[in-house]
Amino acid sequence: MSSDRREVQQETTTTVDGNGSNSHQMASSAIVRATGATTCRRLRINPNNELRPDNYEDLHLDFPNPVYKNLEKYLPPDMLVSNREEKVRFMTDIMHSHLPNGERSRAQRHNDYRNKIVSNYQPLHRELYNLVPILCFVPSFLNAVNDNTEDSFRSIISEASPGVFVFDMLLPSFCEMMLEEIDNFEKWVAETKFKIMRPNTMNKYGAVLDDFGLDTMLDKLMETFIRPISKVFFNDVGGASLDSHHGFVVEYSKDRDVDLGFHVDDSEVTLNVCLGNQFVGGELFFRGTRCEKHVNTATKSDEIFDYCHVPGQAVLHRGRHRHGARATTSGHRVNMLLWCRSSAFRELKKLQKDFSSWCGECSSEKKEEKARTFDAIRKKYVKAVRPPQA
Ligand SMILES: O=C(O)CCC(=O)C(=O)O
Ligand SMILES: [Fe+2]
Repeated sequence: MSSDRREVQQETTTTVDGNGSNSHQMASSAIVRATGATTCRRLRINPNNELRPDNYEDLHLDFPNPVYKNLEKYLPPDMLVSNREEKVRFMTDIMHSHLPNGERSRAQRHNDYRNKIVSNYQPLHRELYNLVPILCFVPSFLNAVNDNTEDSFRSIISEASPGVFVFDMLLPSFCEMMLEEIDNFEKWVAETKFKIMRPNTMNKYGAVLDDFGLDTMLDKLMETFIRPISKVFFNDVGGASLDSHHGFVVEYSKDRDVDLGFHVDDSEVTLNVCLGNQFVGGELFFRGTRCEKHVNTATKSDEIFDYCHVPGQAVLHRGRHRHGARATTSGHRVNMLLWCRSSAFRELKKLQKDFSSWCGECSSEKKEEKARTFDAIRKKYVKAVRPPQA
């Protein structure tokens, strides 16, 4: 079925949910609850903002590294002199104890699953597992991020359509290494008959990069490279406070997934980079950004945008930007995706109803409301100044 027909037939937009992603989402909300229960756990009530948190990313973690970094500010003073392993154990116990039963065992199962993979799978390119910027990125991208100004980002990024940012990002040699690593992983999966979880509810092929050891590298990618850019272009959806991610690859060809239906991502900001190979088709189609309430409202003509993938080139968009991928009609296409989330934005969102800064429909409703108010005032004013009839 072509994605065109799918978009029309399938009138509703699907929210794609990542398998491993839920544990991250849960971890982000757990920190709120954990810090709320500070007194009984001997955590501080107020954060110690003077503290320079330890770096935990080289340790084996049940929750994302940024969660530990944030929670460390609440550790009691006697705990701060402990070594990193003890602090991690203490914080992990707190977070697990605040998860509802079902979630706790889910998180535990997912953790066991990851441990099993990481302790058995032999990586092909170990250099991929620790982000070395000059081995990954094209010089223009590196320079722009080093400068870290809106001007420097604008000099390399083009806004192909409102809210869709495109830029050259990955070196061909890095793409090649990633493709080989994914191949190697898939081979290991086939040989060992290991049952892996697929990236999300809509992809039957592809792999979760976080599950086979690339989580630390992707943390760095988000914190050092994607968050500064998102702070400039997606501040209205928590771009400055991205603190967890779900990283995966999707694969398309005649004998794998062919296309991807119309959906929104479970992310605030999505990075989508094409790794290659030779392929025809596979264009991304965008149809405007919507909040939950308006996700199935009609597309306006200026929201229609199609993008052709180019190996090494990245597309950055809000997770709520409705999109899908057309059929890859020949060859093999592999893309790397990083769904970046902000726990702070998700908490704030629960208290809000108006998302007119990024939802196309909220924005139209607000404009119409303004026009109606203006019209009512104008009518009242005209009536008031009209001279009495003779
Ligand atoms: O195939 C693509 O490039 C799009 C993938 C995507 O949108 C997703 O996995 O959420
Ligand atoms: Fe998507």
